Amino acid sequence: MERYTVHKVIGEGSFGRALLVQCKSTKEKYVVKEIQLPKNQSKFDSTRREAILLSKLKHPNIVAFWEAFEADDLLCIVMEYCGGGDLLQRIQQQKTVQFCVDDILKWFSQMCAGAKHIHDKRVLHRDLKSKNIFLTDNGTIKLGDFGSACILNSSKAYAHAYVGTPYYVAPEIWDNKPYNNKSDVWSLGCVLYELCTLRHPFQAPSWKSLILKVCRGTYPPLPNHLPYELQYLVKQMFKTNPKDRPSLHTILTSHRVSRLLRTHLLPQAIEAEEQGRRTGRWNREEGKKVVSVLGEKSLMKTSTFEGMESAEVSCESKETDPRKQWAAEPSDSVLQMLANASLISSDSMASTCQTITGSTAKSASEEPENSRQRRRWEKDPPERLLSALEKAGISQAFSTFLIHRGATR
Ligand SMILES: Nc1ncnc2c1ncn2[C@@H]1O[C@H](COP(=O)(O)OP(=O)(O)OP(=O)(O)O)[C@@H](O)[C@H]1O
Repeated sequence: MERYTVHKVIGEGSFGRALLVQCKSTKEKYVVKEIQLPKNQSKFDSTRREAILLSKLKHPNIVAFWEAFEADDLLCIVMEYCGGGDLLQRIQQQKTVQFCVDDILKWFSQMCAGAKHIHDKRVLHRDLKSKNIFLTDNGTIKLGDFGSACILNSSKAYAHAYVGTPYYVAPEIWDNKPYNNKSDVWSLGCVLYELCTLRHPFQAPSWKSLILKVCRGTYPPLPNHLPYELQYLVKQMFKTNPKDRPSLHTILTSHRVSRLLRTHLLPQAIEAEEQGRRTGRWNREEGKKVVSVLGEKSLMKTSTFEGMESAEVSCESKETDPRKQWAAEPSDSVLQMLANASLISSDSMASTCQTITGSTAKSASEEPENSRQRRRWEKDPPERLLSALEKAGISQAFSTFLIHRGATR
C-alpha cells in the first residue's frame, strides 16, 4: 500500500471500504477495495469472486483489474477508477431532464459489449443494475462489482440460491428457475428503461405487487419520442420467457437495433470482440485454474445458458503485463486463503447485501418440468418467499440479496 497515496474513502460496501488512491510513481488514480482477512469468511467471498473474475475479464467496458496484495490483515484489490461515478448517480442528477437518444444508445451499446464479453466467457454477472455500472471521466461505460458473478459449468450448487437486486431480477428467478444469461439481459433491459425514462420499469408498493409486475412483464410504455427500435428492444428484453429474450450477441449483431448500437461501440471494444472470436474463450488450463480458485460452488449447469453453443472453452491466457502479477500468479497465501473460503453462506453479507433464508413452495428439482407452478406464481407468489422478503421491507428492493431457497425455515 506504500506505493499509493490515499485521497479519500469513496464508499463502504458490504465487504469493507472503497478508497480513492493515487499511485506515487505514475500519478494514476485507482480504487482500492479493502477487505479484512479472514474473520468473516463470507463477506470475503464476494470480493474474492470479484477479484478473480476482474483479473480475468479484460475489456474496454469492464472495470480493469490492476493488482491485488495483502497489507496488514487486509486484502487490497486495486482497480481502475471511474471518475464519472455510477449510472444511478448520473440518472439521479438529471432530475426530470431526459437523456438524449445518443447518450442512451452510447451507454447501452457499451454495457452490452461489456456484458457480451463476460457471457462469451460463460460468466454471469447476476447483479447488473445502474449502481454497478460506472462512467469514466471521458464518459465510457464500465461494468463493475462482480461480487455476485458466477461461472457456468456442471454443478447444480448455485442454482439453489437467488442472488440479485429485486428491482432488476428477471421473472424466471422469482419463478424458481436457475439464473441464466438471459436473466442478465433482463437486468440490462431495466437499466435501458431507466436511461430512457429516469424511472424504474417495475415500481411497486409491496413485494407481492413487484413480483407480479415482473412476472407479467407489465411496465409503463416508453415515451413516444424515442426511436421505434428502442421501444421494440425494450419490449424484447422484457419477454417473460427467457427463451424469447434476445441474447447480447443478437442485440449487438442481428437485432433491429444493432445498426444503431454498433455506431456507438468503442473501436477497442470491436477489436476485443474480433479478437475474442478468433481466440475463443478460456482454454482448459485457464478455465481449470479459475474454477479451482473460485471453488465448485461458483459453478452452474451448462443447460442454463440460453442460445449459446456449449462449453469447452479456448482462449490464450497471456498474462504478459507485469503489473497484473496476481492475476497470473497469485501469491501462495492469497491463493490458499481464496481456495479455503466457502462461496455461499446462509448468514453472509451484511448491510446492502442482505441474506434471507427462506424456502419457496418447492425447490426446482422437486417440481416436474411442466408443473403449474408458474401459473400459480403469476397469480399468487409463494407466501414463504414473500414473508421472508417482507421482513426486509420493499424499500430494500434496490439492494443486493442472496436468498437460499432450499432451506426450510
Ligand atoms: N471502480 C470504481 N470507480 C469509482 N467508484 C467506484 C468504483 N468501484 C466502486 N465505486 C464506488 O465506491 C462505493 C462503494 O462501492 P462498492 O462496490 O464497494 O460497494 P456498494 O456497491 O456500495 O455495496 P455492495 O457492493 O456491498 O453492494 C460506491 O459508491 C461505488 O459507486
